[in-house]
Amino acid sequence: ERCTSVDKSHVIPTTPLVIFLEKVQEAALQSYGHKGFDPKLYVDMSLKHNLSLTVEAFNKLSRSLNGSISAHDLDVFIGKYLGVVDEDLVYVEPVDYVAEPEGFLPKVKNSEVRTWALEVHSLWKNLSRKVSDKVLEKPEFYTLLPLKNPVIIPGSRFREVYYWDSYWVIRGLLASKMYETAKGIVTNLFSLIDQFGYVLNGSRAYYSNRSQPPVLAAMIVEIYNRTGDLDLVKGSLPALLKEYHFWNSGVHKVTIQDAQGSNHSLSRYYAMWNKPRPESSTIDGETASKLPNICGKKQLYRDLASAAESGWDFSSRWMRNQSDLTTTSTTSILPVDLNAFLLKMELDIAFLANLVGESSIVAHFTEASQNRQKAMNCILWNTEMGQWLDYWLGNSNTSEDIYKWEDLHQNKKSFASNFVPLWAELLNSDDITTQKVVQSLKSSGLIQPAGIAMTLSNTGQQWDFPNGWPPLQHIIIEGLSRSGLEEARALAEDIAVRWIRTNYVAYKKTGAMHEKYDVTKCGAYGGGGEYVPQTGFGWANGVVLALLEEFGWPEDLKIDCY
Ligand SMILES: OC[C@H]1O[C@H](O[C@H]2O[C@H](CO)[C@@H](O)[C@H](O)[C@H]2O)[C@H](O)[C@@H](O)[C@@H]1O
Repeated sequence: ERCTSVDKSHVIPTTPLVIFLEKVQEAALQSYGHKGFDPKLYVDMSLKHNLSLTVEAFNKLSRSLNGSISAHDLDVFIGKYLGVVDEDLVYVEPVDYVAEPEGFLPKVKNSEVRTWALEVHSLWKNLSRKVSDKVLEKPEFYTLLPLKNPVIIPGSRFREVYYWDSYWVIRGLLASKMYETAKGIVTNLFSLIDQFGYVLNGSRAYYSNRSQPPVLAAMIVEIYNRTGDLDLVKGSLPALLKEYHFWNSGVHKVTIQDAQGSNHSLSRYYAMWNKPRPESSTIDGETASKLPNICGKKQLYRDLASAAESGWDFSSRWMRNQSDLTTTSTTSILPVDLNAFLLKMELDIAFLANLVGESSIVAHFTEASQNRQKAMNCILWNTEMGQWLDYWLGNSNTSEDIYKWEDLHQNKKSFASNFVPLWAELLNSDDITTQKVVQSLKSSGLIQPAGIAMTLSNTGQQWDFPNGWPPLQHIIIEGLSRSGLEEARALAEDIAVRWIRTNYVAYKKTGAMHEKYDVTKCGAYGGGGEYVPQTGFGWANGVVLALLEEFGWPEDLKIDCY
């Protein structure tokens, strides 16, 4: 069957090792069954012998009539030929960790909260890793990518560095005064840009077909604000310029004509992949089996991987029919958050370039930010709702691939992402619009007893109601509090208190920090999606520490749920 050219092109091939481990993953599902099965475990395994010998041994395993290998035979094969996970990334004590850093969270006066914050701070030690020498010696035996400096992992099944998670990890490290660790993390990300042209979703070979929300420039700004390190700033610019190009060219770039006939450029998520995600290959295969033809399947695989690129995997936000994952159409959407992140990137690059006297870069990025601001206001802003809205791309009706704006194509549903432009300081000095956005957030239904819900649809997907995720809490809280409006700052503080409380109570109940929380109940962690809830957890820790640093906690404020 012939698919459109775009289905076939824009694919970055994966490695032979990943392809083989996907076969092991498939065999493991057949042999061990669905119960407790995590497909990612298999693509994180390493080789003990070279690949051809291993493949030969795997192909010789005896199979039953339906092609399955007995659980015993597979156990023996894995034990003999494959390395267990965690051998590739080994524990390392962070060089700048001290049990109680000087000047730690000065505004936290309540002793119970202070004790807990110090425990959260101590979790950096649990999550600190470095790439083992074995990976450096034989990279072809591992799916983990070599990185020079120590890393902080999110935790549990996420045994590698993640791109956008790293921003909130760094915010927490800065509150913990761990500047060297923070700098090491961004230097690692530069090396990925050097090699691939963009920061990968995560530091595994199977993540090389996509990125994640672009927040590297924001990391550099935060580190610079604390350390004044101009060498870091200077060294970051070539990487940031390369990353900027990635997001604003080729398949990521979309031209759209507004109602007045002016053309604008905005960006979308677009994974360079049209097969099942290797880390969830068996699951994607099952999802796509509901579709009748190969072209539809390829498009769905791309759209699922693109949802992973957005960081929102998965959500009704990307679906044409919210109860049907096969209708995920991420690449047909101009997302508010991606464009707000890119606007922030433009402003951040201009700020950084100014610090090191690169005036032509300053001029270029200041102009780019003005253009994007204009584009976002023409295409994504909705005055009646007081929100920016995701935009559904219809068919481009000109030969130059230019889409024509139509009011009906704005997605009128309220998502937490609709408020990300607050963080990009899009509203700087415009109090009337800020007020409108604050009212809109207040009446959106997204603010719940324990934080902000991602959407209002309860679909069972993990980026839907009733889940609230740490990055979006922080982005919206910080956006509100930096807007300069008294009412917005008060709302920011109110949400921060709810979020800190729920993290604290869940920690006391379960002994762990969680990747996501159920925002309808104070003290409850989140669920849904394709894997069991994870603990650890890099960005949850970072957000709590950053919020406690900003807002503090008075002596007499109760930390328990009401
Ligand atoms: O294995 C399934 C998916 O897992 C990751 O996504 C989730 O965890 C990440 C790490 O905390 C986080 O960045 C992301 O927002 C979460 O949805 C991974 O990033 C996906 O690519 C992967 O398919």
